[in-house]
Amino acid sequence: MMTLVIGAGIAGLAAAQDLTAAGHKVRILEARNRVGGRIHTDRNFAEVPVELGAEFVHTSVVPTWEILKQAKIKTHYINQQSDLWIRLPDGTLRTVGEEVSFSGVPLGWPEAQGEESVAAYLKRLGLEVHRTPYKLQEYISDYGDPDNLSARAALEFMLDPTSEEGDYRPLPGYDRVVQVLAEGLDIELGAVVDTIAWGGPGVTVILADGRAYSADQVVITLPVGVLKAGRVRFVPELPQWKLSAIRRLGVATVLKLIYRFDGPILPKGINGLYVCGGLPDEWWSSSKGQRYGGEVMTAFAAGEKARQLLELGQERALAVGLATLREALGRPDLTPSAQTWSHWQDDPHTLGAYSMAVVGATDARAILARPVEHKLFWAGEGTASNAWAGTVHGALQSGKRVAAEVLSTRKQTLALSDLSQPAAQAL
Ligand SMILES: Cc1cc2nc3c(=O)[nH]c(=O)nc-3n(C[C@H](O)[C@H](O)[C@H](O)COP(=O)(O)OP(=O)(O)OC[C@H]3O[C@@H](n4cnc5c(N)ncnc54)[C@H](O)[C@@H]3O)c2cc1C
Repeated sequence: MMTLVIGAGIAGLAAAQDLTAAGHKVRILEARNRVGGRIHTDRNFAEVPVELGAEFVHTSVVPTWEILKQAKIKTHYINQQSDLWIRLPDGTLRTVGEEVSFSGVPLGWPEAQGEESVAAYLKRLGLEVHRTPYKLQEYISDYGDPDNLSARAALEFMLDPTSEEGDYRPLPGYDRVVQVLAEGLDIELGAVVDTIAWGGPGVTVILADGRAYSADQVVITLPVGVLKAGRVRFVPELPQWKLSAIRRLGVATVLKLIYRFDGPILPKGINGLYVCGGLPDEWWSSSKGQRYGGEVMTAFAAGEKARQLLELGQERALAVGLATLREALGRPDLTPSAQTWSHWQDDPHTLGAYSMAVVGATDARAILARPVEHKLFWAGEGTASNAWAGTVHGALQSGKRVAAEVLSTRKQTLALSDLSQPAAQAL
């Protein structure tokens, strides 16, 4: 039984590990010349690893945690209530816990029904974004665009019990998690998939350079941005229900501005800073917990704020970000020794940051996850639940889910062929 896995991000690696462990023959086809996809650690920018993609493990009860434990990967813990500052519009600095509610969901929130946006829902309740519980603020910060975000999908995130805890940053770099998962797998790098032909008895995958591979089934972990852009051709075309899910899902625009300073910036014990009204508004230290004399500060923007900064171009966006940080900390002298930005908008193998459940697409991720004719199986963060999508643990879990699906389909096929044996003999 041969399975081709498309994409060596965390979802593809997790799927391949579980299938290989169950005795399947698996080959991963990966377009880039590295594994990890949207987990990408830069080791040249500073003396400490710097994350251009995923940076935090959210909560300690998610599957990523198993890998951290197994590989003894140390983490730096961030308590969102006490370790983060919020800078209020009047310039006051408080801890987030002093200013923001960490309890449950807003009053009446479970009544969110039908398809309406987070912004419309909050307006109906008479709530301002910064007056809602932290989890919702976090959700809005991650995606931006509250006018487009589905309120029901946000509710699923808020009610998920695993999103209660703080954040952990893997100290040796997030790519250590990727290395653990990639160990022992058959991965072909630089293999850009162009066409997936699934009309025959099996599946044939044709690469951009013309090489072709055949398999009994494929596991597709292509990012939603890549699927939406039609970068990979399906022959015959995918069924309408699948195309509709891909069309309806959104993709978030996200930008990181990253600065290296030769001395400390935030006091000990403070890991980040939320600047009310700032461009960008979210800041954190990417080097706390390391033995390092300097400090790497990362600013994060999503949605409209990210688009504004992207339009300015790298140099001006970095200058605007630095001005925000200087003002927020009251330190006009702050000068970085290096600076860069990271976004995934025009990366041809991602085309956007992560999937987004916009209004009218609350069910789209679940539909994207469904197999097509027991030949095309689907994983990747965009197929995770609305509570876990757009994260490493969502992608990892989707890889495990899809491996179980492939294995159970195989079992059913074997059982059916066993059943047909006596009948065939009787004939
Ligand atoms: C800026 C940013 C910050 C983030 N921060 C966090 C965070 O702090 N915590 C968190 O949990 N999550 C975070 N995430 C989300 C997390 O990184 C992703 O959800 C997760 O890594 C996605 O994994 P995946 O396997 O689904 O997709 P990917 O990692 O994108 O893997 C898909 C793979 O498919 C490959 N591919 C694409 N096209 C082709 C093709 N034609 N042929 C062959 N291969 C192809 C790609 O190269 C890629 O390797 C962040 C994401 C971004 C962009």
